[in-house]
Amino acid sequence: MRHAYSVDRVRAAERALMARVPEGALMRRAAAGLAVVCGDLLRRNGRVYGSRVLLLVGSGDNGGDTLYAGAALARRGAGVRAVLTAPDKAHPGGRAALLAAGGRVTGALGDIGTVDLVVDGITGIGGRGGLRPDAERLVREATAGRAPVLAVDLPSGVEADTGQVLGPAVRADATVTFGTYKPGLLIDPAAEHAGALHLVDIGLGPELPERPDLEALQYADVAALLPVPSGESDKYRRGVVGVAAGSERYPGAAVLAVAGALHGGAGAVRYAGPGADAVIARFPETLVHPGRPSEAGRVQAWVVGPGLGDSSASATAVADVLASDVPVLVDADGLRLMDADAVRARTAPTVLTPHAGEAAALLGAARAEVEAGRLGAVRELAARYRATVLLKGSTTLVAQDGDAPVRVNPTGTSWLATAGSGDVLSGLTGSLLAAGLDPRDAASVGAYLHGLAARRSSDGAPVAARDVAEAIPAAWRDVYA
Ligand SMILES: NC(=O)C1=CN([C@@H]2O[C@H](COP(=O)(O)OP(=O)(O)OC[C@H]3O[C@@H](n4cnc5c(N)ncnc54)[C@H](OP(=O)(O)O)[C@@H]3O)[C@@H](O)[C@H]2O)[C@@H](O)CC1
Ligand SMILES: [K+]
Repeated sequence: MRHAYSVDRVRAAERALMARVPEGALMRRAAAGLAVVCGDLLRRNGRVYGSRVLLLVGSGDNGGDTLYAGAALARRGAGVRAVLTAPDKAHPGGRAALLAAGGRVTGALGDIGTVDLVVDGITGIGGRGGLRPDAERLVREATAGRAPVLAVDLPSGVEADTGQVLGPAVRADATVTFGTYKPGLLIDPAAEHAGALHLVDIGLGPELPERPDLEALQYADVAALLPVPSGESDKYRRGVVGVAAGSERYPGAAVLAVAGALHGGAGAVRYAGPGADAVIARFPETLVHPGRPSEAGRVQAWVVGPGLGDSSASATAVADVLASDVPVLVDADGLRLMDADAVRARTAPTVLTPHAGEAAALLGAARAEVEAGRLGAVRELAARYRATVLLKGSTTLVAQDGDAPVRVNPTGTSWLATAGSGDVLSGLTGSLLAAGLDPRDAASVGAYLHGLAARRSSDGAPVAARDVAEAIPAAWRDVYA
């Protein structure tokens, strides 16, 4: 599991640790780790000795880390030049160390044509509100060449706590972060600025609270959560997932949701609605019922919403499913048709799976607002609807009403922005719910497998939703291996 902590909690942990270690030790550890990654990057295209490194140095400790790392590189024979955004405020110890190691400190950028590496140490967790105009100009000019850009702790200009990007910000090829990930490194749009992530251990771990603000499942976490049938399982014990999706106008949504559901670990899929013929033609293993969900037979979880359209029968299907006493996943048209009070009144879990546009409608906000502030939006939705909310997007987030950490999905791919892929995710996640996963696990495991399936079936080319569904077993095997 990858964990991320908010700035306040990082600072509190830092204070506790500082009280136990010699002065300056943390910055030395951070700088040493940073210098190692700088060295690795330089060696990729040559060597450290004789290379040219440009440091962009702000007025806080982020600049201090950068200056000390620059000193280490200068001692190894690199030509290191630091441009200070505020010469009178730059970290005095770091500045002295760089000069003593033979590095140079300048106010002007000079020639960047020969630079091999740009290190961004303008702001870290102390930065607010996008880069200021002077810093922005410096970054624009310094990163115009071909040299890779390495950000220190965070790309300067992004919001550490929310993943928002409120103004101009550094676009890095890689980021070296200290002690723990920060939410902004894992959530778009900020995460897109960070590039490859390197975490440097500075001994902060024992000082951090047990519960992070954000967590990202890794292979092993997902493998441990996958529902695997025991020797005594039969199809009913493995769980039956009900799918209420599709309409005369959109029968394909029913087929795709069922395709996802068939691969999610439930023992059987029951389909209720007007797409029964289309479903059975494609998937004869499905139990179909052409009428309302409440008359379709017993299930352990329902998926409702994909392709329902706007008919009165669709509204009935949503109300029917919400009145059941099993976990329910509501997606797409279901999110529009559902009665908010009925959702809040449910005693069994509810999972809502909006994309940014649907989330905006549920919150009464603009879509752009949701996209810019995804973490706040998903938390707000979970609290307002007393539900588990999976907010789809380039970094899919899962939040639960209460104080559990928000989960961020690391397997997304932009190829998933394709018609019908959400229907597959709904079916898959509903199937995991029926198999007995708790709603937060079902949603985050569903998103993980779905992203992996898309990557596998895409392999760099466009994919159709059907391909994603078909690749779920391969993704499952990947995780399990
Ligand atoms: N926590 C830890 O465990 C450890 C932390 N460590 C390191 O310390 C870093 C945090 O250092 P920090 O607190 O000094 O803040 P930092 O990010 O350098 O920036 C603050 C300065 O930037 C300025 N500034 C602000 N906004 C700006 C903007 N938009 N555009 C331009 N400038 C802006 C603002 O200046 P002022 O307002 O004074 O003009 C302010 O003084 C952390 O990220 C990590 O690298 C490690 O050494 C080891 C352990
Ligand atoms: K930085």
